[in-house]
Amino acid sequence: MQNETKHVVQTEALRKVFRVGFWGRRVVAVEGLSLEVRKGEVFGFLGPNGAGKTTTLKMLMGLIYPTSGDAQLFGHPVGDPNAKAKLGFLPESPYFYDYLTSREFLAFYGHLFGLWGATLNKRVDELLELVGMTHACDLQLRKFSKGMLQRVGIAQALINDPELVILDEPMSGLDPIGRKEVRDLILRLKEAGKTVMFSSHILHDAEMLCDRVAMIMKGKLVACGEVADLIERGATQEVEMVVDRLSSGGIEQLRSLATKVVLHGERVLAVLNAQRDVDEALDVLRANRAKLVSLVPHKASLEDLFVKEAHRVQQVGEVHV
Ligand SMILES: Nc1ncnc2c1ncn2[C@@H]1O[C@H](COP(=O)(O)OP(=O)(O)OP(=O)(O)O)[C@@H](O)[C@H]1O
Repeated sequence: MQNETKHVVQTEALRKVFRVGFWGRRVVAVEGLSLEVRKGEVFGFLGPNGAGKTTTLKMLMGLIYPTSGDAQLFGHPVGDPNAKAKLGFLPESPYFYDYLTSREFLAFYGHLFGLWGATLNKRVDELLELVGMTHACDLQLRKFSKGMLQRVGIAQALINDPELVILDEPMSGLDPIGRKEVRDLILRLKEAGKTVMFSSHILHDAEMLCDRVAMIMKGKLVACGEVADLIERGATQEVEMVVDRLSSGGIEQLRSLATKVVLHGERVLAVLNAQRDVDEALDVLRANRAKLVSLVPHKASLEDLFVKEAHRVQQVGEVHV
């Protein structure tokens, strides 16, 4: 697994089993997880609640130990000081010392990395600037909004100028403006040559940001690859047809062709699956002298694949890539 240049993160058959309760019931949080994060990419680690994202990231951070399997950062075992020195981390629920200002907070973390004096001050100023918090640098953190705190949290993760930044749910709980600010920040990190791995269940954000994504469900990898390829894989051939002035007989004919028909007064919305069904539906409209308002192919998104896989996992109870 030595591949310093290409793979910044590499896991092989990573597994984590928790023991819970008095009887030590086993909870398999992560199962057989093998994936790679490449240098310089923004990598989205996606999955529904309880899928095993935080557990995986904690294993990569060396905060908990895998039950079995292997994980390496920069070709070093997790926990190796050489890897840790190049690593920055934002946990899912970071703890902020309320009565510190953002400048003091960052200085505190800078001290932990051995930064002092003018070097530390310069680094803190740069980071406050990067996350757009210079104006609030002397404000106590208890007066910050969630979005401002998240930006300071990201600045904290960058204090040691890491090559790899791991962010656990960085957009969670933010309003659309806060989410955009964090997205822009992640893109700035990429531009600066950093590798960013972040977990999220907000697929839209991942779609806009990521070079590649991995999806996990019930602890197992269900998909991994470039965003465009995965969107293609999840794409349906659905077409949405909107029609006016269709007779009740025509509506019945449309029902037999469409996967879904919704009526809004005079207007009919039908979802059709195959090109053949679309052609037949158009024949129905012509025969009924109805008015076609629109015919729009469904725009595929990561959500389609997510929903497809979630369905499959539910039905099969087992997941395979
Ligand atoms: N310390 C723990 N002890 C016991 N079970 C745990 C522990 N941590 C996590 N789990 C269980 O492991 C599974 C995966 O949890 P994890 O927090 O990794 O999921 P997640 O994908 O990060 O979810 P979320 O998006 O809700 O944070 C869940 O079933 C969770 O209850």
